[in-house]
Amino acid sequence: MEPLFVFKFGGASVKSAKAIRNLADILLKHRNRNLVVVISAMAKTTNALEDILSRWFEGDAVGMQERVDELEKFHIEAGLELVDGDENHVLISVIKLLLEQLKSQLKGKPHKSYDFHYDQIVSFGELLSTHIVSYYLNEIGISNILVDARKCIITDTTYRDGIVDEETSSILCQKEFDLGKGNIFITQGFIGGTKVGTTTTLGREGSDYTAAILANLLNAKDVTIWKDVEGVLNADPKIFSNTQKLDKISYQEAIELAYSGAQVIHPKTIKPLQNKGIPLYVKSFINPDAAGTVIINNDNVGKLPPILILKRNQVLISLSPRDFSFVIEDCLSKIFAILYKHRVKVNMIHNSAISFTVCVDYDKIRFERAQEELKEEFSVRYNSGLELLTVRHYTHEIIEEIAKKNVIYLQQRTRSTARFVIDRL
Ligand SMILES: Nc1ncnc2c1ncn2[C@@H]1O[C@H](COP(=O)(O)OP(=O)(O)O)[C@@H](O)[C@H]1O
Ligand SMILES: N[C@@H](CC(=O)OP(=O)(O)O)C(=O)O
Repeated sequence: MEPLFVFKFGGASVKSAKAIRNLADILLKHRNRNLVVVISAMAKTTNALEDILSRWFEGDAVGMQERVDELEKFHIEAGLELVDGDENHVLISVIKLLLEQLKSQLKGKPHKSYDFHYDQIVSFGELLSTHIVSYYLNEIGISNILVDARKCIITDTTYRDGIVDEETSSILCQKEFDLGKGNIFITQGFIGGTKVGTTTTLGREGSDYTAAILANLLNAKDVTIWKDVEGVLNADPKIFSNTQKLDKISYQEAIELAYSGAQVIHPKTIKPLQNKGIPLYVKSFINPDAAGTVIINNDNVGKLPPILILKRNQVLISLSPRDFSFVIEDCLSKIFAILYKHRVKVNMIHNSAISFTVCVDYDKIRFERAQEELKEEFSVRYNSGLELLTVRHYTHEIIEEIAKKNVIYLQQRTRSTARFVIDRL
């Protein structure tokens, strides 16, 4: 049996008709391979859909309609550019049909939880992009099969953070990605479905994770995620200057980077690959022939330079029991149960005798819900708008520099990693 490869194209690589043409050029070079191609929503679409959803919940019908119109215009214009302005092309009808489905979901008032509606609405980003790419590729002679991820990436009902049922998904994926039917498959990243047919999502930026899950379930030879950077760098080039590309890193290092917030890889991506020893390539869709970075099962990848990861939008919460009791195990387990229940993502913790400090990602809805419940037993204080800076393989010069340029709220150091919750001066 010929090997199978998984490609993942993120929002930046499908951000416009021009970008989709570039994606097609890359696929053209690999068209004889068995390929599963995972695609995210066109750039900024997920944010736009989140905005539409918020307005729907707030009852801002006018604002919501304006945003829906913008989304419609954006996708139809991109579609038209790909089919030489042919308004009657099936590609345009398909976009219109999906947009009608989206609009019908937004009729009336929300009747279920925010998280449930989030997944039903926000998933349209990936549905639109994959239909556009699939129909366009067929149009230019790259025949492909469009697989609906909702039918084979089966999750539980944790809306916005679906947990994948690997056993059921494995059986369904073998069926959907049937190499007897064709060799190029297009599918959505980020989205899945429950056993009862409702749509779920796997967490923001979850398309990398979809690619990894599919690679694991289908025993792929390797995975390539195509980015607007030349590979994994030692810092985000949008924030830091003089970055350098890392040619090769271990799964362990990649997990540390992703977990600390390096946007280039989603934190859940590595485990499914590591479990089966599947290499992950991070390559540039702008310069597709360049080597990129390979992430492999190897602890011996040589000495790495200092790697900086900045995670924005952090809240540092300080909790003290209202009865002044010590912060010990039962109290800690209560705190974590509440944070877990509301899916608040914890990044760093620190405790003293009577207070517990936790640095978390700020998500308005989740944070407010958790705060409300925490207040029943704890006095809660917090600082928002902070940043979490992680330095892997740090040097003393770097640490001094950070101390000079920032107010440090909390810091922790191990032999390989230093972490700071900061506010920039
Ligand atoms: N260590 C890093 N190496 C490379 N890129 C990084 C790193 N940390 C953050 N990034 C950012 O990740 C971006 C690519 O990831 P992302 O925006 O999620 O891509 P996509 O949505 O297209 O998959 C880059 O444009 C870069 O700004
Ligand atoms: N579209 C989703 C999923 C995703 O992974 O996107 P990207 O590959 O562009 O990071 C998001 O923006 O969260």
